[in-house]
Amino acid sequence: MDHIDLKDNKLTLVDDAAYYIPNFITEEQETYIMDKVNSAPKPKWCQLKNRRLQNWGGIPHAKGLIPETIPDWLKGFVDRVESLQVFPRTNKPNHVLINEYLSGQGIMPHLDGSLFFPTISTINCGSHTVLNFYKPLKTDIEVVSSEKVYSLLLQRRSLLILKDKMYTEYMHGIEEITNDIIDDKISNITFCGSNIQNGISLTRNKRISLTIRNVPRVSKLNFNSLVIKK
Ligand SMILES: O=C(O)CCC(=O)C(=O)O
Ligand SMILES: [Fe+2]
Repeated sequence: MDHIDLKDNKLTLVDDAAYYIPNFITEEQETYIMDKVNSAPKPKWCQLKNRRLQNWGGIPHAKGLIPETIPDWLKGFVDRVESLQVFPRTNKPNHVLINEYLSGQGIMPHLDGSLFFPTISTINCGSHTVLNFYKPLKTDIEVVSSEKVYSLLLQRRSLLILKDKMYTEYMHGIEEITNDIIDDKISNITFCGSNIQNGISLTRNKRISLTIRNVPRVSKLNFNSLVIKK
């Protein structure tokens, strides 16, 4: 893909700020990513109740990230996202979380929180999904419930960028369903191409997402340079 002007990809129907770039990667790159993810060694996977994940670049902790080198096959995609300049120079992406969802799997509404710099970029592979945004209803003591306010259709090969209030204020989540009915509540529908029309139903397949972001707190310990002395 040639030069991307983010201004052209800013979503105007949601709060600040979200950017959606269809076909950010090619079909060949999508297959390449999925092959690499699928062939990762078994211990690289972390199995959760309703999805599997891989951490690349280290595991984020409150005390800091113990950095691990991001392998070249993945670093190329991190560099391409970095070149869009959505991350400040002081907070370049240094971590990739890979999530795998089978059809019908999802993720509960949540905030990504303070471990990360408040900008995330997600490359979508294998299947579309619908990412919902919820406005937390806060009382003085707790978050009581949340109301769905936006939905975005994330197509295969697209890139999504969320920052500012879309990161800090709105929770995001994916419903545990196998089909998505597209309606005019999808805030990025005008970016999705002429096949995506009001009323159609899209069946989910296995989806792999790459969430590329910055963990500001990095420990001086470098996992790759830890040497076990005999
Ligand atoms: O798969 C996605 O696009 C969302 C993943 C996510 O929200 C997370 O891992 O925190
Ligand atoms: Fe998240």
